[in-house]
Amino acid sequence: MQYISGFGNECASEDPRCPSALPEGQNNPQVCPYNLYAEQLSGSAFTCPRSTNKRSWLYRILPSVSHKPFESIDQGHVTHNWDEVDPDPNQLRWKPFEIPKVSQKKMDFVSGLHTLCGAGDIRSNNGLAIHIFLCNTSMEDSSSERETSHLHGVRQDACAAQGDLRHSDVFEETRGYILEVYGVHFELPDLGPIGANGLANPRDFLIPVAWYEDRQVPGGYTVINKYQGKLFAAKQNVSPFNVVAWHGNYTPYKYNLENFMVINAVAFDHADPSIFTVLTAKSLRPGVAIADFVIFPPRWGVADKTFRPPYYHRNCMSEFMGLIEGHYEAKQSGFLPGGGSLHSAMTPHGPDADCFEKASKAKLAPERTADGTMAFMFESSLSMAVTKWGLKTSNCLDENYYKCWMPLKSHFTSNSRNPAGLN
Ligand SMILES: O=C(O)Cc1cc(O)ccc1O
Ligand SMILES: [Fe+2]
Repeated sequence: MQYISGFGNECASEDPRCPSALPEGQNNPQVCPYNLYAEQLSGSAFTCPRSTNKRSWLYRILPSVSHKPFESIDQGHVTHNWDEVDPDPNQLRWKPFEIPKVSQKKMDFVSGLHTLCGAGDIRSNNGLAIHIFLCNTSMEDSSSERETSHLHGVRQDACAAQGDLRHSDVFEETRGYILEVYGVHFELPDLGPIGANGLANPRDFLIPVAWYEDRQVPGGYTVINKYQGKLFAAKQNVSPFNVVAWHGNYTPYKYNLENFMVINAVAFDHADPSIFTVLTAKSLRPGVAIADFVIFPPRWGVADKTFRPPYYHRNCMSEFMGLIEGHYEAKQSGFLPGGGSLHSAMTPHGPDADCFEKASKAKLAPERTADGTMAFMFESSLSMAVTKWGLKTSNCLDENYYKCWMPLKSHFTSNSRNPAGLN
């Protein structure tokens, strides 16, 4: 599999089986090279400023419109109804979401989608949804695979599928987290005084090159479409992966989280987790995100005279956290790979009692934090609601989560400011 490197670039790609498939000097020749159809895919309004304008030109064997009508299909556990259950202001945590055994229930990428929480309105393009996918079988002749090319993601790859592209299949037993933002695109965060380099570097984002198949599908190829939050399917006679060449800046991409250049406090105090932002989907309010994608990668902890784990806090933003592997620094147990937690707007949270006791007494030598761990957070300015699947059907809600803070005890010494003799 081949990729072009760079974030948000204007790229051009041709399947090597059809050299010079891209028209020269224009987008719409009367007849395209190789008799292909030209199709523009617009990811922004035509009139968006150049810096935010996104579109690609696809040169394909048949245009996307060559399909029979879409019909509604079983919605499974996909929803965008944020009123399924009453609001719950508690700290929520989920045990690892279980992937069903293929012998019990076949689940592909679409039937394996489970909406966990979200907020906002899909029709007005303002909001987000967090889905968990749990699958044990591939989609075969139905797509969601990548329409223009192969994008191959493994364990620590964050993959971005643009909403309007036919996208990704999943093979074998797979579990993952999906952050869907309505109506906005992810950007690299501004770096301010950090300078021109650091955090997620643009060249580590990889865009798959053009690849096509010219394949008739006897029984019809099923294209599944998530439209206004609901699932629909349509049949077509040919594989939709028939884009021979494309150019533009509206593409899928992937990013290996291990490439993140971590910045952290090297003198004292605990910096806010915004220093770990990989990508941000901005709202119209300056500095306020529909969703930030933040990671907590392995790094050195060196801060002097500091309580090094995350501080206790209440946040007007909502924090969904997941764990890809390892142990999260604020909770050595209970928060497990493949599980999740939600601390929605203003829900108090922080290190569990065990972590507080240990970190308050720890000798502050330089220490590796989170080796072998990759935790992440989807942080949103919207107050997220949980679905019925999340609260009940999944059977993964950890009813005992609150107990991790119950042993916290008062250490208040009203008659002595510094009993431990610390500076
Ligand atoms: O709640 C969490 O664990 C995420 C988090 C981590 C951190 O280092 C500071 C603030 C914060 O919300
Ligand atoms: Fe937090």
